[in-house]
Amino acid sequence: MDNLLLTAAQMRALEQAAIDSGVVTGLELMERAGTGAVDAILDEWPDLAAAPGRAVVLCGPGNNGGDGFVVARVLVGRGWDVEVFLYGDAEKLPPDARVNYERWREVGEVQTLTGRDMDGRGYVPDLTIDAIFGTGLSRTLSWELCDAVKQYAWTFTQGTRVVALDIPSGLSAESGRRIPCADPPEDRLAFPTVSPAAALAIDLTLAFHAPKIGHYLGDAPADCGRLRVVDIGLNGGATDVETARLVCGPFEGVAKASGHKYDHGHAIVLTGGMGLTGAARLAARGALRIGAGLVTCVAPGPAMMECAVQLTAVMLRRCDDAAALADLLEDDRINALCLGPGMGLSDRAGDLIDAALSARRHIALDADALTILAERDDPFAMLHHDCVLTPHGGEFASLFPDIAERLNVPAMEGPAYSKVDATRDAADRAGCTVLFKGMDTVIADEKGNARINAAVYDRAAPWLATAGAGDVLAGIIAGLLARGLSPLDAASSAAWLHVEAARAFGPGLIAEDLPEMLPQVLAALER
Ligand SMILES: NC(=O)C1=CN([C@@H]2O[C@H](COP(=O)(O)OP(=O)(O)OC[C@H]3O[C@@H](n4cnc5c(N)ncnc54)[C@H](O)[C@@H]3O)[C@@H](O)[C@H]2O)[C@@H](O)CC1
Ligand SMILES: [K+]
Repeated sequence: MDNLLLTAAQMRALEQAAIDSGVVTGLELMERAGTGAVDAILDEWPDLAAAPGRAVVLCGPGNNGGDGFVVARVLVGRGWDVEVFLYGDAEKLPPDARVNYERWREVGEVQTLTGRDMDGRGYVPDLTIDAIFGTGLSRTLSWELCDAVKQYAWTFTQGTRVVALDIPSGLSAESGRRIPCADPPEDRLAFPTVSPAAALAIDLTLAFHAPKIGHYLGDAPADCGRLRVVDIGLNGGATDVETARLVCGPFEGVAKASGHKYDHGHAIVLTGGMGLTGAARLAARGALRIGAGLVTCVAPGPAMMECAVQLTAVMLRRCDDAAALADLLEDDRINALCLGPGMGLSDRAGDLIDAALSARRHIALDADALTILAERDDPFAMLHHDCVLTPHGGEFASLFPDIAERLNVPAMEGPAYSKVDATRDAADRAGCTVLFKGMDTVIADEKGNARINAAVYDRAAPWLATAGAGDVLAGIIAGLLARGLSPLDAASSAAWLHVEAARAFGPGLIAEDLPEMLPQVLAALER
């Protein structure tokens, strides 16, 4: 249950393949993009469809600008007043954009997009179209452009609808992050530069053919407004190399479970010491609610009573040290473990991790387990294909400092290094599945598969930022591992279910609520 996301290069290859096959020309695709965009805009805002208004179209030097010229012409055809501004040299427009520039010139003027020209319009447009850059943005933005767009935005976009064609100008279609603007000249140092993607306060982004990876990562969800896909009649999304998929539901068999409890595995969750068992108990509850047949909290002696008074359906076993854990794991019906939540950073915890990893079961490693690993000379020496690491940003940076650093450097040129790239590189190094948390959670395995579970746009779940939510996620992963899902499917499904549980509960959510919402989320999947 997932959708293919494209990189800019894959989108170009798809277009080129369609053009080369002779079924469509680039000009036809551009016409479909522009007319499709106008249809989507008027569908989005019926008041704009009811009475033609005034629009400003900001065009750039590539084919995204070409789409802008089509939109301008189509709007005029529908009775709108339209002003067009161009950033760049009309003589240097690529061929299809140039044709549409000429067609527009038969209808109206093209003004230069500079700060000075943006003053004194004398009216506020009903609609602003951002067609400056699409998937071809490839280097730092000039200060002049950023300044012109900022001045325009501050003066004219208050209270008007702003629509980005394909992707907000200034965002990388790969990383979803804002490409930096050049520094201002000496005499303008007091005026901060702002990315056009942010300055324009975009209400609606119209992605052509398919969403790009960058639409779901980094700054994009904040900068895109709403995201809609405009069909331009290209068939399918097949590409030679799959880069990432969007998780749109849990994977095969998560909702439907039948058979004996022992058919659904036995997950164990290791607790911390006395006073530190809450996180593990939350994880255990998540594992049980997602359908592991049996779930046992495994606690050291002093923490037994604390766990006993809190647990009912979740079972409890005493385990004081690594030797005891190794004994426990002689039972091969125990097929999944959750390690880390509330576990502490003691030597004992480190020994337990080693015992668990040596036993070669499916293991979700979270929180303290990740911190312990990160402090080792070779954090990944004992990891294997059946492990899932669930770092948040800080834990990721401790485990993979060089990858995190590369991710944090803003892209100055070429395709940006994205969170998908970073997670895939991390999974390759760790030799197992890595779930890199965030609103744009990325899950990758050591074979190079990558998925994004995005809690953004109409799946936003801000309440999920609550203490203990991550512990429940680790538990859900362990529960799905116990049920026999692959590490990649277990982590992806858990991330999706976790967000759905939060959305089903809504404001006021605390971590305890997450496992209790799972039955409702699962029941909805059966319908
Ligand atoms: N190729 C096609 O047939 C179609 C393309 N489409 C549109 O075309 C877009 C991609 O077109 P392009 O590949 O021409 O890319 P863009 O339109 O995004 O821009 C590329 C141009 O901008 C320049 N550029 C890149 N970064 C710059 C910077 N920082 N400062 C100044 N100039 C910079 C490049 O040198 C190039 O001239 C898509 O996003 C989509 O909107 C759609 O019309 C559908 C059909
Ligand atoms: K754009």
